[in-house]
Amino acid sequence: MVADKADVNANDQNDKLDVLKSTQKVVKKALDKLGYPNEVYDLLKEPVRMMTVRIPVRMDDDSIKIFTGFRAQHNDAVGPTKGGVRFHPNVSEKEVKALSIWMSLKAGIVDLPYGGGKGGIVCDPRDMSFRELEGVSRGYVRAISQIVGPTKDIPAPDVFTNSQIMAWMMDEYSRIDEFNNPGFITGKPLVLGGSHGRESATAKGVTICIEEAAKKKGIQIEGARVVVQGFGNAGSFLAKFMHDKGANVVGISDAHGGLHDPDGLDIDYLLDRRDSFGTVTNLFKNTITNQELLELDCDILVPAAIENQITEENAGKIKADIVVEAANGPTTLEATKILSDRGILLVPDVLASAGGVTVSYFEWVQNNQGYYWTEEEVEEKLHKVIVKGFDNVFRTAENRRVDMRLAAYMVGVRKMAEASRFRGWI
Ligand SMILES: NC(=O)C1=CN([C@@H]2O[C@H](COP(=O)(O)OP(=O)(O)OC[C@H]3O[C@@H](n4cnc5c(N)ncnc54)[C@H](O)[C@@H]3O)[C@@H](O)[C@H]2O)C=CC1
Ligand SMILES: O=C(O)CCC(=O)C(=O)O
Repeated sequence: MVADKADVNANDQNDKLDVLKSTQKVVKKALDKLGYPNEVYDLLKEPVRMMTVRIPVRMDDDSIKIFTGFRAQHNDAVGPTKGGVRFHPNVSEKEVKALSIWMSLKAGIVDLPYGGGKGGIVCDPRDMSFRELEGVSRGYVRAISQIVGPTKDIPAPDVFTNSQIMAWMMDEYSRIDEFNNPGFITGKPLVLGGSHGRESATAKGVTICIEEAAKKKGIQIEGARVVVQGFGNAGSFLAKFMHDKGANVVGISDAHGGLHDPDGLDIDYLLDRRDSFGTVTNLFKNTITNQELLELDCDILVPAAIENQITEENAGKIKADIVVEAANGPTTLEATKILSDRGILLVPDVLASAGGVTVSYFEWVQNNQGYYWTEEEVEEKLHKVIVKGFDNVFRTAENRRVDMRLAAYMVGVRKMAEASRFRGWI
């Protein structure tokens, strides 16, 4: 039977948006460039462990709803796996697997003693009460408790999860373990052993990457025009940091749309009005679409929301000189090539968003030693780690004549490949 041309095109399009397939492609390229044999790719192309769980929760109307959750542990040769938990209606097994591989790469780039893990629950927290969210959070921990723990796999926040959810999860794990165990999870409230600086760490890391990229491009942050897609944990703190450094934040957005003002938006006002899910544009009339936002005239563009936002359809229309990926997976491989060929400096997700896991690591270290650092100490350590990661990736891109994403994968994959080899796995 001959496949219909329309079907072939649709499959081709689906493949391009398949974050797991795209990630595997670049992991393979990176390993080939580094001269590793195929067995290494065979090990690293999928998580070593993937758990699917069903979580029954009694809802406020007294019905029982069964939620589906996942936890992927990509590679634990270097150390315990680590990575956030996402609550979102579009969570899928493939997405969680890809996210766990990205976590391994982040840990490699910023040289943390971890492999990558990631979790997700298919749900929409925007439509759930506090009590229902607590039920899902505690149920998830009970369901995955056998494979997680402070020396096995350490969860953290991600899209639509926050320090309150981390607190419930930590409490549930501590009950199962029968002792207070703050090192089970990071991103906790300060009073439960959280670290100073974790809440804003992802945006701090992105800010440091923007500063380093701007130096390479000869752009002054003061007066630079910045556009940020997403106004949640990563995007809103970033907009604030850029605004405080004298940049002109000319566009921001959330899931409902975007706001644009060529003279600069009032970021403090928007921060004050946004809700806990990073929504603010619903309060305004003259909004633009997220696609229009990405194509705005600006110097620095920061996708800080979801995957597959910059594709081959719009990459040619991006006007920024620098694109820094605060979100995981916002740019497809085809778009990466278009941006790189156009001379746009792309700082890839696995480097740009590594500030969050870095401060999560600091939180875990502080929990393990029972001695807590000041905000200044955290910031200073984070700055050193991210600058070093940026330099390594930038130098690799230049020396090996590859784009920044491939360079980041080459830097990120090496440690887990070596650790897996020393352990005699491959
Ligand atoms: N929170 C963290 O520590 C880290 C987050 N990231 C990544 O940063 C990105 C954002 O995460 P957070 O800020 O934590 O999430 P969040 O839940 O705090 O905020 C998400 C933001 O994205 C917006 N959004 C959701 N769907 C959208 C859509 N279809 N179009 C446009 N905007 C949409 C929401 O309205 C909200 O403003 C994600 O890709 C996440 O994986 C990466 C590293 C660490
Ligand atoms: O803080 C962490 O451990 C993980 C953060 C995370 O999920 C991410 O970087 O995507």
